[in-house]
Amino acid sequence: MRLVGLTGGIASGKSTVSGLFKSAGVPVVDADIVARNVVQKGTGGWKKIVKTFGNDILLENGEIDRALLGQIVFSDPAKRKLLNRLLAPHISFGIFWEILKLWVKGCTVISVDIPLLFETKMDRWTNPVVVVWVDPKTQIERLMLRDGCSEEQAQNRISSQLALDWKKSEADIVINNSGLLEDTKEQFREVLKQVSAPLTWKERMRSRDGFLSIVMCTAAGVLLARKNLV
Ligand SMILES: CC(C)(COP(=O)(O)OP(=O)(O)OC[C@H]1O[C@@H](n2cnc3c(N)ncnc32)[C@H](O)[C@@H]1O)[C@@H](O)C(=O)NCCC(=O)NCCS
Ligand SMILES: Nc1ncnc2c1ncn2[C@@H]1O[C@H](COP(=O)(O)OP(=O)(O)OP(=O)(O)O)[C@@H](O)[C@H]1O
Repeated sequence: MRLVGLTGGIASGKSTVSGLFKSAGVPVVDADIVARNVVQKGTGGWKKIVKTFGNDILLENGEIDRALLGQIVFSDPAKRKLLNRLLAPHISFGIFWEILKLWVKGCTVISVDIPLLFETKMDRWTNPVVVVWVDPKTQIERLMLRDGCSEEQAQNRISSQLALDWKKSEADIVINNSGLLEDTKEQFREVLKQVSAPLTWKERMRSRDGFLSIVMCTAAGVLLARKNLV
């Protein structure tokens, strides 16, 4: 199995690129969706947030007020780190679970879209790492436009992540999403060729069918050895 790490900065275009992966038939595990699911009303993540941030963090229907929680954590690094610590085990498990489900189905190439891939050191488990890069001016403009936030709020969110230029320097593959969507699609075609290249020997062993072959060969070997001993 090949786990393609897809990351970048906030509003750099990860979801746009993960949409291209999906259209090309490559399944995507989206960490933002996992992070949303693990804080739904009544879950372990939800309970931890309510215990830490109080009932004021809830909407009338009992769900987390994401806008309010966002305002709090993106303007206070200590609270953001606390939230990260509370949710990290739930998010990691959720991502692992989604990957496992795709592995059981026999998927051999899976893209995992994780905004904080480097921050959480999950890049250790993915290869190649694709970084969606965008120039700083375009990033802030797109973020303000999409989320309807002020420049200060947008800057706070950007500053809460590792620098996008540093992520770019650590990438195996960079997609420059500063231009038109057509330019991004053009670059993506090359990326797709790279990530769809034949699996290495190790990747084949990690895929469901490779794993089952090892199990069956080992079982056959043990049975033969026992037969010879008798
Ligand atoms: C603070 C919350 C409630 C704000 O919710 P909101 O709906 O406004 O934003 P959303 O979840 O869609 O995230 C949008 C983007 O913000 C960035 N972001 C989210 N959480 C963080 C964080 N803890 N640190 C830095 N950037 C973050 C990511 O680039 C993400 O793609 C929410 O982001 C959250 O629960 N974050 C903590 C969980 C987390 O770490 N998520 C990232 C998955 S790896
Ligand atoms: N090449 C492009 N040209 C114009 N707009 C774009 C382009 N790529 C993305 N956008 C827009 O920029 C915004 C951010 O893109 P997207 O949501 O894909 O980023 P993201 O990295 O997934 O964000 P987040 O970190 O918040 O999840 C969206 O409104 C999207 O429609």
